[in-house]
Amino acid sequence: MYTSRTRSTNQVHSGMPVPLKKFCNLVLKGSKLNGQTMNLNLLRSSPSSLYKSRSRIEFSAPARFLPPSSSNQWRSCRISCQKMSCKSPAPPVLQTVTVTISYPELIDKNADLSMKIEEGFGPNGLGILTIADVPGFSLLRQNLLRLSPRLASLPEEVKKELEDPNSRYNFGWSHGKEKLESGKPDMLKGSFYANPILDIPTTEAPLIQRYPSYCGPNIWPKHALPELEVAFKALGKLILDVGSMVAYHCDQYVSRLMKIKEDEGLEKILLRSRCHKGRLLYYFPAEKSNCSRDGDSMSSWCGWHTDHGSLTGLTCGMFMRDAVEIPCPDSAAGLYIKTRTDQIVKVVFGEDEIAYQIGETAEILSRGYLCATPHCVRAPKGEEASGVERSTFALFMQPDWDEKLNFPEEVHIHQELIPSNCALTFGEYSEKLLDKYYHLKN
Ligand SMILES: O=C(O)CCC(=O)C(=O)O
Ligand SMILES: [Fe+2]
Repeated sequence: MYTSRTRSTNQVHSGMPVPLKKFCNLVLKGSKLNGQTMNLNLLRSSPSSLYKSRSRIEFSAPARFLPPSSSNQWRSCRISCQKMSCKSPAPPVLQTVTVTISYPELIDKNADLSMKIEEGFGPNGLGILTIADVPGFSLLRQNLLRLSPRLASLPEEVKKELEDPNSRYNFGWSHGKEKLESGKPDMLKGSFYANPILDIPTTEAPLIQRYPSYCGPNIWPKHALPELEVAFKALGKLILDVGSMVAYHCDQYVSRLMKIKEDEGLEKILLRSRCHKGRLLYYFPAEKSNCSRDGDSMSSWCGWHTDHGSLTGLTCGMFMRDAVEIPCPDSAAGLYIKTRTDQIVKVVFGEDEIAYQIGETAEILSRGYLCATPHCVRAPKGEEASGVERSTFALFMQPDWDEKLNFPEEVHIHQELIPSNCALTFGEYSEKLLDKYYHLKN
């Protein structure tokens, strides 16, 4: 499917025009469905115009949930200025330590983690939080990420066998199918998509035809790289299990601020979904480094976007040269997010932590109490960056194609597509985005 992101983007999906508008001084917002980027017109010209609910929430939330003083303190003590190495004029960038919850705290259903969920995902939050000390995670991350350069260097004819144009490359191998903002194919990274939970989400032919990007079967390199399937499923399942517990605490936080009907919380929606999609990413080595890459230099490896699903689990990227792990030679390279106060922040988290970000669907369903996170990836620069590659894994946790999404009276994401107070399934909602932005309906 398309894992969505509303992208600002220096990328668009194959063949699509790229409406570029400035998001404040830098960010164009894009949308990504199942990890594939799609260009949308959704832009935050000002935080209050599009995201009306954010300011409304700030005023309507009970005092104990108003973070400003604590959040501001939190920000000022944890965010420090970082000098960027690029010579071209770059916006000020902050480096921060993300909000972290330890695994024992997370699995305690009686623990009150509302403040941390709010600091991470709320209207004044950073947009990301991490879970530390997850048993077994570090090894599963290493096992999978180390396979990424091996997959990317398989012979072209083998990778071709792993492609699935019918799903718009949302299963199996995808390289050069999305476009950069210049209109050129995005050759900077290759992706491998699969549903880590269900190899065959359904056998109903009409459904497979209607939602090929969700309902199709997985495509594994059974002969060329048999370890991939095992490693991908193991990591994907773990990130889903931990993410479900994050979703439980998100529900606890949101339910203090608005009524959530039985069975309509994020946790239950995600637990019954057949639509989760994992994406193993391989960023090809940066070329001799300069600042003249496609798009702005901040998003030189992956354009600005918000993910389209509900909750995205992310591993810390692994940098390698010739498939051997190395420390990244450019500390400015990696994941960036744009905060609610329009600051661009370099996200730093440990190899042994799982990061979670909010996607658009969670923002819509929680009426903005959970806020989607604009993010991008910056390539390393400088002489030493030559030959440096990056691998990472994202799990897009999304509602089932059949899941009814009750949209609020006032929709602030994709509002041009969503009639107010309507009830669409996630599959229908995704289709609307595809129809509008890809013009591919036949
Ligand atoms: O490479 C990363 O760290 C993030 C990738 C990402 O944002 C995505 O696939 O949607
Ligand atoms: Fe993303």
